[in-house]
Amino acid sequence: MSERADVIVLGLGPGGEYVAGALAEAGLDVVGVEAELVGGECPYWACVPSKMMIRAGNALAEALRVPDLAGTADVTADWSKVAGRIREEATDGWNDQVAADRLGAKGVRLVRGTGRLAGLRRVTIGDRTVEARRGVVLATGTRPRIPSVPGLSGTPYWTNREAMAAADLPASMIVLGGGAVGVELAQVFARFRCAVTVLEGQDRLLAQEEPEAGELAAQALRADGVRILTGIRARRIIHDGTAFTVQVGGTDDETLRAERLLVAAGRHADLAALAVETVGLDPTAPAVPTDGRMRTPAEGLWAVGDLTGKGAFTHVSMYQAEIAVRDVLGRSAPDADYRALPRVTFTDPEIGAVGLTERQARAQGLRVRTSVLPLASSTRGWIHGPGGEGFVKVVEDADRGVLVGATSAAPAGGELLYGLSVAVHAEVSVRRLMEMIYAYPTFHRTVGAALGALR
Ligand SMILES: Cc1cc2nc3c(=O)[nH]c(=O)nc-3n(C[C@H](O)[C@H](O)[C@H](O)COP(=O)(O)OP(=O)(O)OC[C@H]3O[C@@H](n4cnc5c(N)ncnc54)[C@H](O)[C@@H]3O)c2cc1C
Ligand SMILES: NC(=O)c1ccc[n+]([C@@H]2O[C@H](COP(=O)([O-])OP(=O)(O)OC[C@H]3O[C@@H](n4cnc5c(N)ncnc54)[C@H](O)[C@@H]3O)[C@@H](O)[C@H]2O)c1
Repeated sequence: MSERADVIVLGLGPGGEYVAGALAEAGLDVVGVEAELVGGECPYWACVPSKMMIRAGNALAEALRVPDLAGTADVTADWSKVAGRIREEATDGWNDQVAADRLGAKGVRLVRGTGRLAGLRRVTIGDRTVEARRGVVLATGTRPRIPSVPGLSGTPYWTNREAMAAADLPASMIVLGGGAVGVELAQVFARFRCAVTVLEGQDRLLAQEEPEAGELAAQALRADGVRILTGIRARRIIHDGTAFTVQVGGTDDETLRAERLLVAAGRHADLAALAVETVGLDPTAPAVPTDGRMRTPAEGLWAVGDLTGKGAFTHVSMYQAEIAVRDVLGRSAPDADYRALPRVTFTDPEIGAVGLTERQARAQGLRVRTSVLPLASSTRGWIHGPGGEGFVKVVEDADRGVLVGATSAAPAGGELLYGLSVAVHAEVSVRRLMEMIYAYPTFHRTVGAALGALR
Protein backbone atom coordinates (compact mmCIF):
# COMPACT_ATOMS: atom_id res chain seq x y z
CA MET A 1 0.00 0.00 0.00
CA SER A 2 1.44 3.35 -0.94
CA GLU A 3 1.23 6.47 1.20
CA ARG A 4 -0.16 9.70 -0.20
CA ALA A 5 0.79 13.36 0.09
CA ASP A 6 -0.01 16.53 -1.84
CA VAL A 7 3.64 17.16 -2.72
CA ILE A 8 6.86 15.15 -2.35
CA VAL A 9 10.12 17.10 -2.17
CA LEU A 10 13.15 14.99 -3.00
CA GLY A 11 16.31 16.40 -1.41
CA LEU A 12 16.26 18.95 1.40
CA GLY A 13 19.20 21.23 0.66
CA PRO A 14 18.60 25.00 0.61
CA GLY A 15 16.11 24.76 -2.27
CA GLY A 16 14.21 21.67 -1.20
CA GLU A 17 14.04 22.70 2.45
CA TYR A 18 12.52 26.03 1.44
CA VAL A 19 10.00 24.46 -0.96
CA ALA A 20 8.91 21.83 1.57
CA GLY A 21 8.55 24.32 4.44
CA ALA A 22 6.73 26.96 2.40
CA LEU A 23 4.27 24.49 0.86
CA ALA A 24 3.53 22.93 4.26
CA GLU A 25 2.97 26.38 5.76
CA ALA A 26 0.57 27.08 2.89
CA GLY A 27 -1.49 24.12 4.09
CA LEU A 28 -0.36 21.31 1.78
CA ASP A 29 0.47 17.83 3.01
CA VAL A 30 4.20 17.60 2.21
CA VAL A 31 6.60 14.68 2.42
CA GLY A 32 10.27 15.73 2.39
CA VAL A 33 12.80 13.02 1.57
CA GLU A 34 16.44 13.44 2.61
CA ALA A 35 19.25 10.93 2.23
CA GLU A 36 21.76 12.72 4.47
CA LEU A 37 21.34 15.98 6.40
CA VAL A 38 18.40 18.39 6.25
CA GLY A 39 19.95 21.62 4.93
CA GLY A 40 22.08 19.88 2.29
CA GLU A 41 25.60 20.69 1.17
CA CYS A 42 25.63 24.43 1.91
CA PRO A 43 25.49 24.54 5.73
CA TYR A 44 27.45 21.35 6.43
CA TRP A 45 30.13 20.96 3.74
CA ALA A 46 30.12 24.05 1.54
CA CYS A 47 29.17 27.74 1.84
CA VAL A 48 28.94 28.15 5.60
CA PRO A 49 31.97 26.23 6.88
CA SER A 50 34.14 27.46 3.99
CA LYS A 51 33.21 31.06 4.75
CA MET A 52 34.03 30.49 8.44
CA MET A 53 37.48 29.28 7.34
CA ILE A 54 37.86 32.30 5.09
CA ARG A 55 36.84 34.72 7.84
CA ALA A 56 39.60 33.23 10.01
CA GLY A 57 42.17 33.30 7.20
CA ASN A 58 41.30 36.93 6.47
CA ALA A 59 41.83 37.83 10.13
CA LEU A 60 45.32 36.33 9.95
CA ALA A 61 46.10 38.16 6.71
CA GLU A 62 44.85 41.47 8.08
CA ALA A 63 47.04 41.02 11.17
CA LEU A 64 50.05 40.54 8.88
CA ARG A 65 49.29 43.98 7.37
CA VAL A 66 49.67 45.66 10.76
CA PRO A 67 53.44 46.25 10.40
CA ASP A 68 52.80 48.30 7.24
CA LEU A 69 50.03 50.31 8.82
CA ALA A 70 49.96 50.38 12.57
CA GLY A 71 52.88 48.87 14.48
CA THR A 72 53.47 45.25 15.37
CA ALA A 73 51.23 42.21 15.72
CA ASP A 74 52.29 38.82 16.97
CA VAL A 75 49.98 36.26 15.41
CA THR A 76 50.05 32.46 15.55
CA ALA A 77 47.69 30.55 13.29
CA ASP A 78 45.72 27.82 15.05
CA TRP A 79 43.46 25.66 12.88
CA SER A 80 41.77 24.10 15.92
CA LYS A 81 39.89 27.40 16.44
CA VAL A 82 38.46 27.15 12.93
CA ALA A 83 37.69 23.44 13.14
CA GLY A 84 36.04 23.97 16.53
CA ARG A 85 33.86 26.81 15.28
CA ILE A 86 32.77 24.74 12.27
CA ARG A 87 31.99 21.74 14.44
CA GLU A 88 30.20 23.61 17.23
CA GLU A 89 28.65 26.71 15.69
CA ALA A 90 28.13 25.87 12.04
CA THR A 91 27.32 22.18 11.84
CA ASP A 92 26.43 21.10 15.39
CA GLY A 93 28.80 18.19 14.85
CA TRP A 94 27.16 17.45 11.47
CA ASN A 95 23.85 16.89 13.23
CA ASP A 96 20.68 18.20 11.55
CA GLN A 97 18.21 17.67 14.40
CA VAL A 98 17.51 21.41 14.73
CA ALA A 99 16.81 21.72 11.00
CA ALA A 100 14.67 18.56 11.00
CA ASP A 101 12.66 19.84 13.98
CA ARG A 102 12.21 23.22 12.28
CA LEU A 103 10.84 21.50 9.20
CA GLY A 104 8.62 19.26 11.31
CA ALA A 105 7.24 22.33 13.10
CA LYS A 106 6.15 23.68 9.72
CA GLY A 107 4.21 20.47 9.14
CA VAL A 108 6.57 18.65 6.75
CA ARG A 109 6.65 14.86 7.12
CA LEU A 110 10.35 14.00 6.97
CA VAL A 111 11.31 10.67 5.45
CA ARG A 112 14.97 9.78 5.84
CA GLY A 113 16.40 7.75 2.97
CA THR A 114 17.32 7.84 -0.70
CA GLY A 115 14.37 8.51 -2.96
CA ARG A 116 13.88 7.60 -6.63
CA LEU A 117 11.17 8.47 -9.08
CA ALA A 118 8.90 5.57 -10.00
CA GLY A 119 6.80 7.19 -12.70
CA LEU A 120 4.80 10.40 -12.66
CA ARG A 121 4.02 11.74 -9.16
CA ARG A 122 5.44 8.66 -7.50
CA VAL A 123 8.58 8.22 -5.39
CA THR A 124 10.07 5.17 -3.73
CA ILE A 125 12.31 5.25 -0.68
CA GLY A 126 13.54 1.72 -0.10
CA ASP A 127 10.43 -0.42 0.09
CA ARG A 128 8.22 2.58 0.79
CA THR A 129 6.20 4.26 -1.99
CA VAL A 130 4.68 7.72 -1.74
CA GLU A 131 2.24 9.06 -4.31
CA ALA A 132 1.73 12.77 -4.78
CA ARG A 133 -1.66 14.26 -5.57
CA ARG A 134 -0.15 17.48 -6.93
CA GLY A 135 3.43 16.71 -7.84
CA VAL A 136 7.08 16.09 -7.03
CA VAL A 137 9.84 18.68 -6.63
CA LEU A 138 13.38 17.48 -7.37
CA ALA A 139 16.05 19.30 -5.35
CA THR A 140 18.80 16.74 -5.00
CA GLY A 141 21.77 18.95 -5.86
CA THR A 142 25.09 17.73 -7.22
CA ARG A 143 28.11 15.68 -6.23
CA PRO A 144 31.82 16.36 -6.78
CA ARG A 145 33.00 15.47 -10.28
CA ILE A 146 35.98 13.13 -9.97
CA PRO A 147 38.15 13.39 -13.11
CA SER A 148 39.20 10.15 -14.75
CA VAL A 149 42.92 10.65 -14.08
CA PRO A 150 44.71 7.26 -14.03
CA GLY A 151 45.44 6.21 -10.46
CA LEU A 152 43.08 8.69 -8.77
CA SER A 153 40.24 6.30 -8.08
CA GLY A 154 40.77 4.39 -4.85
CA THR A 155 43.21 6.89 -3.34
CA PRO A 156 42.23 8.75 -0.15
CA TYR A 157 41.70 12.06 -1.97
CA TRP A 158 39.67 14.80 -0.33
CA THR A 159 36.61 16.51 -1.76
CA ASN A 160 34.93 19.51 -0.14
CA ARG A 161 33.44 17.05 2.38
CA GLU A 162 36.77 16.03 3.96
CA ALA A 163 38.13 19.57 3.66
CA MET A 164 35.23 21.01 5.66
CA ALA A 165 35.50 18.34 8.35
CA ALA A 166 39.30 18.55 8.75
CA ALA A 167 40.28 18.67 12.41
CA ASP A 168 43.91 19.23 11.36
CA LEU A 169 45.45 20.61 8.21
CA PRO A 170 48.10 18.71 6.29
CA ALA A 171 51.55 20.21 5.82
CA SER A 172 51.09 20.17 2.03
CA MET A 173 48.26 19.86 -0.46
CA ILE A 174 47.69 19.67 -4.21
CA VAL A 175 44.39 21.15 -5.33
CA LEU A 176 43.03 19.72 -8.56
CA GLY A 177 40.96 22.55 -10.11
CA GLY A 178 41.21 26.32 -9.91
CA GLY A 179 37.52 27.21 -9.86
CA ALA A 180 35.64 28.70 -6.92
CA VAL A 181 36.23 25.78 -4.53
CA GLY A 182 39.90 25.46 -5.47
CA VAL A 183 40.86 29.11 -5.10
CA GLU A 184 38.89 29.77 -1.92
CA LEU A 185 40.28 26.74 -0.12
CA ALA A 186 43.82 27.04 -1.51
CA GLN A 187 44.10 30.56 -0.13
CA VAL A 188 42.71 29.76 3.28
CA PHE A 189 44.81 26.61 3.73
CA ALA A 190 47.94 28.48 2.67
CA ARG A 191 47.16 31.14 5.26
CA PHE A 192 47.16 28.37 7.86
CA ARG A 193 50.66 27.35 6.78
CA CYS A 194 49.82 24.49 4.42
CA ALA A 195 52.06 24.42 1.30
CA VAL A 196 49.48 24.47 -1.50
CA THR A 197 49.83 23.85 -5.24
CA VAL A 198 46.84 24.49 -7.50
CA LEU A 199 46.66 22.53 -10.75
CA GLU A 200 44.21 24.03 -13.26
CA GLY A 201 43.63 22.50 -16.68
CA GLN A 202 42.51 25.73 -18.33
CA ASP A 203 44.86 28.64 -18.93
CA ARG A 204 43.76 30.63 -15.89
CA LEU A 205 42.06 30.48 -12.52
CA LEU A 206 38.32 31.23 -12.33
CA ALA A 207 38.11 30.50 -16.04
CA GLN A 208 34.38 31.23 -16.22
CA GLU A 209 34.89 34.81 -15.03
CA GLU A 210 36.66 37.81 -16.60
CA PRO A 211 40.38 37.22 -17.33
CA GLU A 212 41.18 40.12 -14.98
CA ALA A 213 39.47 38.18 -12.16
CA GLY A 214 41.62 35.11 -12.79
CA GLU A 215 44.78 37.22 -12.88
CA LEU A 216 43.92 38.96 -9.63
CA ALA A 217 43.08 35.66 -7.91
CA ALA A 218 46.41 34.22 -9.06
CA GLN A 219 48.28 37.28 -7.81
CA ALA A 220 46.51 37.13 -4.42
CA LEU A 221 47.09 33.40 -4.00
CA ARG A 222 50.76 33.68 -4.97
CA ALA A 223 51.17 36.43 -2.37
CA ASP A 224 49.96 33.90 0.19
CA GLY A 225 52.55 31.38 -1.01
CA VAL A 226 50.34 29.22 -3.24
CA ARG A 227 52.02 27.69 -6.27
CA ILE A 228 49.79 27.90 -9.34
CA LEU A 229 50.13 25.73 -12.43
CA THR A 230 47.66 26.53 -15.21
CA GLY A 231 47.10 24.98 -18.64
CA ILE A 232 48.34 21.70 -17.26
CA ARG A 233 46.60 18.45 -16.37
CA ALA A 234 47.41 15.57 -14.08
CA ARG A 235 48.52 12.55 -16.12
CA ARG A 236 48.77 10.04 -13.31
CA ILE A 237 48.20 10.05 -9.56
CA ILE A 238 49.88 7.72 -7.08
CA HIS A 239 49.30 7.36 -3.34
CA ASP A 240 52.01 5.41 -1.55
CA GLY A 241 50.26 5.14 1.81
CA THR A 242 51.51 8.44 3.17
CA ALA A 243 51.59 10.98 0.35
CA PHE A 244 50.34 11.75 -3.16
CA THR A 245 52.54 12.00 -6.21
CA VAL A 246 50.99 13.70 -9.22
CA GLN A 247 52.63 13.39 -12.62
CA VAL A 248 51.81 16.39 -14.75
CA GLY A 249 52.49 17.55 -18.29
CA GLY A 250 54.31 15.48 -20.86
CA THR A 251 57.10 13.61 -19.08
CA ASP A 252 57.26 11.43 -16.00
CA ASP A 253 59.95 13.71 -14.59
CA GLU A 254 57.44 16.43 -13.78
CA THR A 255 56.00 15.35 -10.47
CA LEU A 256 54.35 17.09 -7.57
CA ARG A 257 54.21 15.60 -4.11
CA ALA A 258 51.95 16.44 -1.19
CA GLU A 259 50.39 14.92 1.89
CA ARG A 260 46.85 15.54 0.65
CA LEU A 261 45.07 15.93 -2.68
CA LEU A 262 41.87 17.99 -2.87
CA VAL A 263 39.65 17.33 -5.87
CA ALA A 264 37.86 20.59 -6.76
CA ALA A 265 37.12 19.86 -10.41
CA GLY A 266 33.44 20.81 -10.63
CA ARG A 267 30.18 19.10 -9.75
CA HIS A 268 27.68 16.90 -11.55
CA ALA A 269 24.05 15.94 -11.14
CA ASP A 270 23.35 12.20 -11.12
CA LEU A 271 20.01 11.96 -12.92
CA ALA A 272 20.29 8.20 -13.44
CA ALA A 273 20.25 7.73 -9.65
CA LEU A 274 16.90 9.56 -9.61
CA ALA A 275 15.45 7.21 -12.28
CA VAL A 276 14.28 10.20 -14.33
CA GLU A 277 13.72 7.88 -17.29
CA THR A 278 10.58 6.67 -15.49
CA VAL A 279 9.04 10.09 -16.23
CA GLY A 280 10.45 10.38 -19.75
CA LEU A 281 13.54 12.49 -19.01
CA ASP A 282 17.10 11.73 -20.17
CA PRO A 283 19.13 10.14 -17.33
CA THR A 284 22.42 11.00 -19.09
CA ALA A 285 21.66 14.75 -19.36
CA PRO A 286 23.92 17.10 -17.37
CA ALA A 287 20.92 18.84 -15.78
CA VAL A 288 17.15 18.64 -15.45
CA PRO A 289 15.56 20.98 -18.01
CA THR A 290 13.25 23.57 -16.48
CA ASP A 291 11.08 26.40 -17.78
CA GLY A 292 10.65 29.84 -16.21
CA ARG A 293 8.32 28.42 -13.58
CA MET A 294 10.71 25.60 -12.65
CA ARG A 295 8.50 23.01 -14.34
CA THR A 296 10.26 20.14 -16.06
CA PRO A 297 8.91 18.61 -19.29
CA ALA A 298 7.36 15.80 -17.16
CA GLU A 299 3.85 16.43 -15.86
CA GLY A 300 3.64 17.33 -12.17
CA LEU A 301 7.43 17.50 -11.80
CA TRP A 302 9.35 20.61 -10.80
CA ALA A 303 13.11 20.97 -10.19
CA VAL A 304 15.15 23.56 -8.28
CA GLY A 305 18.78 24.07 -7.31
CA ASP A 306 22.10 22.84 -8.62
CA LEU A 307 20.57 20.02 -10.63
CA THR A 308 18.87 22.52 -12.96
CA GLY A 309 22.29 23.68 -14.22
CA LYS A 310 21.39 27.39 -14.02
CA GLY A 311 24.20 28.29 -11.61
CA ALA A 312 25.45 26.18 -8.72
CA PHE A 313 24.80 28.72 -5.98
CA THR A 314 22.64 28.66 -2.88
CA HIS A 315 21.00 31.95 -3.91
CA VAL A 316 19.96 30.40 -7.25
CA SER A 317 18.47 27.43 -5.44
CA MET A 318 16.53 29.69 -3.06
CA TYR A 319 15.39 31.98 -5.90
CA GLN A 320 14.11 29.04 -7.92
CA ALA A 321 12.51 27.54 -4.81
CA GLU A 322 10.33 30.64 -4.34
CA ILE A 323 9.20 30.49 -7.97
CA ALA A 324 8.42 26.77 -7.74
CA VAL A 325 6.41 27.28 -4.55
CA ARG A 326 4.26 29.94 -6.22
CA ASP A 327 3.73 27.74 -9.26
CA VAL A 328 2.80 24.67 -7.22
CA LEU A 329 0.30 26.82 -5.32
CA GLY A 330 -1.08 28.19 -8.60
CA ARG A 331 -0.01 31.75 -7.74
CA SER A 332 1.26 34.00 -10.50
CA ALA A 333 4.89 35.16 -10.46
CA PRO A 334 7.41 36.53 -12.93
CA ASP A 335 9.34 33.79 -14.72
CA ALA A 336 12.87 32.95 -13.57
CA ASP A 337 15.30 35.46 -15.05
CA TYR A 338 19.03 34.75 -14.90
CA ARG A 339 20.28 37.88 -16.73
CA ALA A 340 21.58 39.44 -13.54
CA LEU A 341 22.91 36.27 -11.91
CA PRO A 342 25.35 37.36 -9.18
CA ARG A 343 28.24 35.27 -7.92
CA VAL A 344 30.97 36.01 -5.40
CA THR A 345 34.25 34.15 -5.01
CA PHE A 346 35.27 34.73 -1.42
CA THR A 347 39.00 35.04 -1.90
CA ASP A 348 40.80 38.01 -0.42
CA PRO A 349 40.15 40.26 -2.31
CA GLU A 350 36.59 39.06 -2.92
CA ILE A 351 35.61 38.81 -6.54
CA GLY A 352 31.99 39.67 -7.28
CA ALA A 353 30.47 39.32 -10.72
CA VAL A 354 27.03 39.79 -12.22
CA GLY A 355 25.51 39.09 -15.62
CA LEU A 356 27.67 38.58 -18.69
CA THR A 357 31.43 38.68 -19.01
CA GLU A 358 32.82 40.75 -21.89
CA ARG A 359 33.44 37.56 -23.85
CA GLN A 360 29.90 36.27 -23.31
CA ALA A 361 28.43 39.64 -24.31
CA ARG A 362 30.46 39.67 -27.54
CA ALA A 363 29.50 36.04 -28.22
CA GLN A 364 25.86 37.14 -28.05
CA GLY A 365 26.59 39.60 -30.85
CA LEU A 366 26.19 42.71 -28.68
CA ARG A 367 28.02 45.91 -29.55
CA VAL A 368 30.07 46.09 -26.39
CA ARG A 369 31.85 48.92 -24.57
CA THR A 370 33.92 48.06 -21.50
CA SER A 371 36.22 49.62 -18.97
CA VAL A 372 38.43 48.30 -16.18
CA LEU A 373 39.65 50.58 -13.41
CA PRO A 374 41.95 49.53 -10.55
CA LEU A 375 40.66 50.18 -7.06
CA ALA A 376 43.89 52.02 -6.28
CA SER A 377 42.81 54.76 -8.70
CA SER A 378 40.16 55.77 -6.13
CA THR A 379 41.07 57.72 -3.00
CA ARG A 380 39.72 54.92 -0.83
CA GLY A 381 41.78 52.28 -2.61
CA TRP A 382 44.91 54.38 -2.13
CA ILE A 383 44.10 55.07 1.55
CA HIS A 384 43.44 51.36 2.18
CA GLY A 385 46.97 50.45 1.12
CA PRO A 386 47.98 46.81 1.73
CA GLY A 387 45.12 44.42 1.04
CA GLY A 388 43.36 46.98 -1.11
CA GLU A 389 43.98 45.30 -4.45
CA GLY A 390 41.07 45.06 -6.84
CA PHE A 391 39.28 46.54 -9.82
CA VAL A 392 35.89 47.32 -11.26
CA LYS A 393 35.03 46.16 -14.76
CA VAL A 394 31.81 47.11 -16.49
CA VAL A 395 30.35 45.69 -19.69
CA GLU A 396 27.82 47.81 -21.57
CA ASP A 397 25.43 46.93 -24.35
CA ALA A 398 26.27 50.12 -26.25
CA ASP A 399 23.16 50.00 -28.44
CA ARG A 400 20.82 50.02 -25.43
CA GLY A 401 23.13 52.07 -23.16
CA VAL A 402 22.75 49.63 -20.23
CA LEU A 403 25.17 47.44 -18.31
CA VAL A 404 24.85 43.73 -19.08
CA GLY A 405 27.67 42.62 -16.81
CA ALA A 406 30.15 43.78 -14.20
CA THR A 407 32.93 42.54 -11.93
CA SER A 408 33.87 44.05 -8.59
CA ALA A 409 37.08 42.82 -7.02
CA ALA A 410 37.82 44.50 -3.71
CA PRO A 411 38.24 43.89 0.02
CA ALA A 412 34.42 43.58 0.16
CA GLY A 413 33.89 42.96 -3.54
CA GLY A 414 30.73 40.96 -2.90
CA GLU A 415 29.14 43.95 -1.16
CA LEU A 416 30.41 46.35 -3.82
CA LEU A 417 28.58 44.15 -6.33
CA TYR A 418 25.17 45.15 -4.98
CA GLY A 419 24.83 48.43 -6.87
CA LEU A 420 26.10 46.79 -10.04
CA SER A 421 23.57 43.99 -9.65
CA VAL A 422 20.76 46.55 -9.34
CA ALA A 423 22.02 48.28 -12.49
CA VAL A 424 22.11 45.07 -14.53
CA HIS A 425 18.86 43.67 -13.11
CA ALA A 426 16.81 46.85 -13.46
CA GLU A 427 18.53 47.93 -16.70
CA VAL A 428 19.26 51.38 -15.32
CA SER A 429 20.77 53.40 -18.17
CA VAL A 430 24.48 54.18 -17.97
CA ARG A 431 23.58 57.85 -18.50
CA ARG A 432 21.33 57.74 -15.40
CA LEU A 433 23.97 55.87 -13.37
CA MET A 434 26.49 58.57 -14.22
CA GLU A 435 24.13 61.24 -12.84
CA MET A 436 24.30 59.59 -9.38
CA ILE A 437 26.27 60.97 -6.43
CA TYR A 438 28.91 58.44 -5.27
CA ALA A 439 29.91 58.93 -1.61
CA TYR A 440 33.50 59.98 -0.91
CA PRO A 441 35.82 58.23 -0.16
CA THR A 442 34.30 54.80 -0.90
CA PHE A 443 35.48 51.88 -2.97
CA HIS A 444 32.29 52.19 -5.00
CA ARG A 445 33.41 55.53 -6.40
CA THR A 446 35.47 53.31 -8.70
CA VAL A 447 32.14 52.26 -10.28
CA GLY A 448 31.37 55.87 -11.19
CA ALA A 449 34.85 56.31 -12.63
CA ALA A 450 34.58 53.05 -14.60
CA LEU A 451 31.31 54.16 -16.15
CA GLY A 452 32.98 57.41 -17.24
CA ALA A 453 35.79 55.41 -18.83
CA LEU A 454 33.57 53.15 -21.01
CA ARG A 455 35.06 52.79 -24.49
C1 LIG B 1 33.07 24.15 -1.00
C2 LIG B 1 31.83 24.81 -1.53
C3 LIG B 1 31.58 26.12 -1.20
C4 LIG B 1 30.43 26.75 -1.67
N1 LIG B 1 30.22 28.06 -1.34
C5 LIG B 1 29.13 28.69 -1.80
C6 LIG B 1 28.89 30.05 -1.48
O1 LIG B 1 29.66 30.68 -0.77
N2 LIG B 1 27.78 30.63 -1.96
C7 LIG B 1 26.89 29.96 -2.75
O2 LIG B 1 25.87 30.55 -3.16
N3 LIG B 1 27.09 28.67 -3.08
C8 LIG B 1 28.19 28.02 -2.63
N4 LIG B 1 28.39 26.71 -2.95
C9 LIG B 1 27.36 26.01 -3.75
C10 LIG B 1 26.17 25.57 -2.85
O3 LIG B 1 26.63 24.73 -1.83
C11 LIG B 1 25.14 24.86 -3.70
O4 LIG B 1 24.78 25.66 -4.79
C12 LIG B 1 23.88 24.56 -2.90
O5 LIG B 1 24.13 23.78 -1.75
C13 LIG B 1 22.88 23.82 -3.80
O6 LIG B 1 21.69 23.67 -3.14
P1 LIG B 1 20.61 22.61 -3.63
O7 LIG B 1 19.31 23.11 -3.10
O8 LIG B 1 20.72 22.34 -5.07
O9 LIG B 1 20.93 21.28 -2.83
P2 LIG B 1 22.18 20.64 -2.10
O10 LIG B 1 22.73 21.57 -1.07
O11 LIG B 1 23.10 20.07 -3.07
O12 LIG B 1 21.42 19.50 -1.29
C14 LIG B 1 20.77 18.45 -1.95
C15 LIG B 1 20.24 17.48 -0.90
O13 LIG B 1 19.57 16.41 -1.55
C16 LIG B 1 19.91 15.20 -0.90
N5 LIG B 1 19.72 14.10 -1.85
C17 LIG B 1 20.43 13.87 -2.98
N6 LIG B 1 19.92 12.80 -3.64
C18 LIG B 1 18.88 12.38 -2.90
C19 LIG B 1 17.94 11.33 -3.05
N7 LIG B 1 17.97 10.53 -4.11
N8 LIG B 1 17.00 11.18 -2.10
C20 LIG B 1 16.94 11.99 -1.02
N9 LIG B 1 17.80 13.00 -0.83
C21 LIG B 1 18.75 13.19 -1.76
C22 LIG B 1 21.35 15.38 -0.46
O14 LIG B 1 21.67 14.50 0.59
C23 LIG B 1 21.36 16.85 -0.06
O15 LIG B 1 21.06 17.00 1.30
C24 LIG B 1 29.52 26.06 -2.50
C25 LIG B 1 29.78 24.72 -2.86
C26 LIG B 1 30.93 24.11 -2.39
C27 LIG B 1 31.18 22.68 -2.78
N1 LIG C 1 31.64 31.45 -3.44
C1 LIG C 1 30.78 30.67 -4.08
O1 LIG C 1 29.66 31.05 -4.42
C2 LIG C 1 31.18 29.26 -4.39
C3 LIG C 1 32.28 28.70 -3.78
C4 LIG C 1 32.62 27.39 -4.11
C5 LIG C 1 31.84 26.70 -5.00
N2 LIG C 1 30.76 27.28 -5.58
C6 LIG C 1 29.96 26.57 -6.57
O2 LIG C 1 30.30 25.21 -6.59
C7 LIG C 1 30.52 24.79 -7.93
C8 LIG C 1 31.67 23.81 -7.96
O3 LIG C 1 32.91 24.50 -7.73
P1 LIG C 1 34.26 23.94 -8.34
O4 LIG C 1 35.33 24.93 -8.04
O5 LIG C 1 34.42 22.53 -7.94
O6 LIG C 1 33.91 23.88 -9.89
P2 LIG C 1 34.23 24.87 -11.11
O7 LIG C 1 33.53 24.28 -12.26
O8 LIG C 1 33.95 26.27 -10.73
O9 LIG C 1 35.80 24.77 -11.31
C9 LIG C 1 36.42 23.52 -11.57
C10 LIG C 1 37.75 23.77 -12.24
O10 LIG C 1 38.45 22.56 -12.28
C11 LIG C 1 39.14 22.48 -13.52
N3 LIG C 1 39.39 21.07 -13.81
C12 LIG C 1 38.49 20.10 -14.09
N4 LIG C 1 39.10 18.92 -14.28
C13 LIG C 1 40.43 19.15 -14.12
C14 LIG C 1 41.58 18.32 -14.19
N5 LIG C 1 41.48 17.01 -14.45
N6 LIG C 1 42.78 18.88 -13.99
C15 LIG C 1 42.90 20.21 -13.71
N7 LIG C 1 41.84 21.03 -13.63
C16 LIG C 1 40.62 20.51 -13.82
C17 LIG C 1 38.18 23.14 -14.51
O11 LIG C 1 38.89 23.60 -15.64
C18 LIG C 1 37.61 24.26 -13.67
O12 LIG C 1 38.32 25.47 -13.83
C19 LIG C 1 30.80 26.03 -8.74
O13 LIG C 1 30.14 25.93 -9.98
C20 LIG C 1 30.26 27.16 -7.94
O14 LIG C 1 29.05 27.60 -8.51
C21 LIG C 1 30.43 28.55 -5.29
